[in-house]
Amino acid sequence: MSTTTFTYQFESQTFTGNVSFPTGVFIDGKFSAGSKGTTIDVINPSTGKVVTSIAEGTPDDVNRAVKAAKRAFDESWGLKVPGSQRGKLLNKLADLFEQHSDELAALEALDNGKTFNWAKAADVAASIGVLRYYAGWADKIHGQVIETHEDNLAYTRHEPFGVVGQIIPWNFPVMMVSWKLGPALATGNTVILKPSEFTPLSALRVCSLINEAGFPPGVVNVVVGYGNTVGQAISEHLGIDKVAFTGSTLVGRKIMEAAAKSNLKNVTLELGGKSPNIVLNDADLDLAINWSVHGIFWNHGQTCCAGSRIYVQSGIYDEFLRRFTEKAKSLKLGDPFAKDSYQGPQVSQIQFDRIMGLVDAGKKEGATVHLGGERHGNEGYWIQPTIFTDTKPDMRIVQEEIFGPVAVVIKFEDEEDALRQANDTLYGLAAAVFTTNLTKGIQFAHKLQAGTAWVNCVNSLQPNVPFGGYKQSGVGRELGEYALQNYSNIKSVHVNLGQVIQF
Ligand SMILES: NC(=O)C1=CN([C@@H]2O[C@H](COP(=O)(O)OP(=O)(O)OC[C@H]3O[C@@H](n4cnc5c(N)ncnc54)[C@H](O)[C@@H]3O)[C@@H](O)[C@H]2O)C=CC1
Ligand code: BAL
Repeated sequence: MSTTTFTYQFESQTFTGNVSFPTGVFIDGKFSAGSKGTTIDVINPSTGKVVTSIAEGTPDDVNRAVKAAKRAFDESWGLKVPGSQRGKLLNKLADLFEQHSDELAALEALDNGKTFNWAKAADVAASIGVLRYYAGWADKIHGQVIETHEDNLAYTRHEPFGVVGQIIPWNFPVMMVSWKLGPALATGNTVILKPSEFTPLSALRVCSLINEAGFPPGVVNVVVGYGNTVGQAISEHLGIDKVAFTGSTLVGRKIMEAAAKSNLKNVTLELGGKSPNIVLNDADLDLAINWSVHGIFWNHGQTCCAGSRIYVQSGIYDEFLRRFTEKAKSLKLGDPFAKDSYQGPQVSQIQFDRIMGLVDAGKKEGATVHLGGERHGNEGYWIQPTIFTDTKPDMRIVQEEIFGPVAVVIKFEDEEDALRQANDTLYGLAAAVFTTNLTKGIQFAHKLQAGTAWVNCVNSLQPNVPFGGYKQSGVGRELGEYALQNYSNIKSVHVNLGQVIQF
């Protein structure tokens, strides 16, 4: 099979237009069929029907991509290219994202099922911000001169690793492209990116934008394929010096194991979460309810930092639950391309089954289904916004990441007890507290065991603020200046200015 072109006519309330771009494995600036000539079906989760088929990448394609990335690193990228030039290209890529933001948002809505409006306003807009942020860093990467003694000049250099592998999930397809490419390219690495097999369209569209921006061939290579083939090949490849992953804790563990068993490549992981959201008696209720609804139902609950465990203090519990439920009921489930839709379908049959399995577990374990708990509609992968009450701390729905529109609302009396329950999880990605007492809010933020603590908001992610997990939610930080460390090797240089060694 040779390179194919994906063509689709969108006609909807939010986007109308013809989108057409080449697909295939993208290696050395060119598209081609995968080495086996096989394909992967891309499904529209709103209907469960096939939208198109794209080339399936293979471990042989990963080998080819590594060769191209290594050559690009040695000849036309890395420290061969001034940071200002790397920044210029990243800015150009951001401009192209902006120019094509409708198209990128439409592709997200098509194969992920998120709404066009949110995809454009949040995912694509945030991606542009992240690319611009790292473009700004590209010529500001520097080490330190370290004073030792008069006869020694000691300094550090922040050097790129070389070829880095990046494996990303399906919940924020284009945003994860930007989180991964931004810091890796700013610091001078070349990349093999593996998008999720469920949501490859926006990443494949980005490949043409990479060429248009003027990145030398081989700097960015994109191989769509399955986790146990392409993902595994990246994790264990001897020619790859670092792997960055976003996805489940289960797969994060496998990646770390493969890295350890191969070349001990540097590993960063952004994994799952079961984030607590604590609402105190003195909270501004309107604010707390709106943010809490957004915290769990935005992106259909498929957010690693979703506020899925909502702890509400007894004095406001009844009113919170009543108004939280009303708000959840008012969320419009519908066509991701409709103007007023808030929630679309879950991404895949697998995720639908996984979420409904956990909902059933909640029912069987004796929790009360306060709202929802059933599928929505007759086709595709839609699930009603669901609220459980009367839970117990050891129930699966309280402990496990559901990654769907399912909240557990838990009453508490005592603040110390809320804190203890909030921290009673193997995860530590994010946590939130709602209170009008800012001193108390900050005290909670300091005691919550999470990489991000929000006071009076949730899901706030900024390009210049680091994000990542405590405990089994991850290793390393993305975003902000800290993410540059994920992609830099630090070299210490000592220059002897006259010290003589005597024997
Ligand atoms: N932290 C986050 O943002 C995400 C968390 N998840 C969690 O993971 C659960 C399962 O979702 P999945 O799609 O199965 O996530 P996953 O962790 O399997 O998939 C994420 C990426 O890893 C790749 N992958 C899978 N197996 C691999 C392997 N052995 N080696 C290397 N790469 C591999 C996949 O192809 C995909 O590109 C969700 O229900 C959710 O709880 C899923 C996606 C994103
Ligand atoms: N994985 C990055 C953002 C999120 O899922 O919340």
